[in-house]
Amino acid sequence: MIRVILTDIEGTTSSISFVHDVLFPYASEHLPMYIRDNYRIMPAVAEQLARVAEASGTDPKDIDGLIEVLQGWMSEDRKDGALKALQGMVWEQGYRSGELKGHLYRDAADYLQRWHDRGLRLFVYSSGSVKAQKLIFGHSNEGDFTGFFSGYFDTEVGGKKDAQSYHNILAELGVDAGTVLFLSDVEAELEAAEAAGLKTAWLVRDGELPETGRFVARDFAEVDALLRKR
Ligand SMILES: CSCCC(=O)C(=O)COP(=O)(O)O
Ligand SMILES: [Mg+2]
Repeated sequence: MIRVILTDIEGTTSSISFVHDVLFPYASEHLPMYIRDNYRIMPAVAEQLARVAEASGTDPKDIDGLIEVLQGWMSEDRKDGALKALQGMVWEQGYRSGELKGHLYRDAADYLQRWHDRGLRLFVYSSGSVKAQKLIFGHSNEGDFTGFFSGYFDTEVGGKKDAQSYHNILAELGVDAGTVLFLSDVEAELEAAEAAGLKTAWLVRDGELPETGRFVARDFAEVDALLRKR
């Protein structure tokens, strides 16, 4: 029986276009000035820049070079923990000023609330940092959803296409794999979760439905139909 829902964000609870056409351009525009203004006064910024320097082989004192590395990583949509942490800090400014509003599909908002009220425990697993996850759900077009979630996981537990990450999440939650339903729009993530024993549902919000043996849902109402059968 499913007792825990673990959900992805981009392409699952929220549109890919919101992430790629709103969040990423906002980060790309504001990150350079944010870093220049804060790397001397915010240890959290300096710490993430040190990780970028180490991963890229850039001189840690070369701030322009590090910004260039980060812009390159953003254009290739690299799921790097330091980049994601810095993006989250920049987005915080946009959400707080009201310039950004997180996108949540209506059906996702509806069923997240229903599942929470039915006693299911809800968790997020996204490549976006935990800070960024709390921001998108806390400042969404459907209101503040942070009260519905019991916890958040980002790539600090490992990459989403790596089965070990799901084992790490299970260990933190202290639950059996078969009681967890993982929702994602990316098949490789579902395969990794299944390898760790989790149940999965593949969200395919647009386009043709794939021919596959796994459970496919157009929206969260179809996921709910699956939950009621299991
Ligand atoms: C937390 S919103 C920003 C999402 C993000 O930065 C990203 O790379 C999308 O990752 P996901 O694992 O949700 O597909
Ligand atoms: Mg996704």
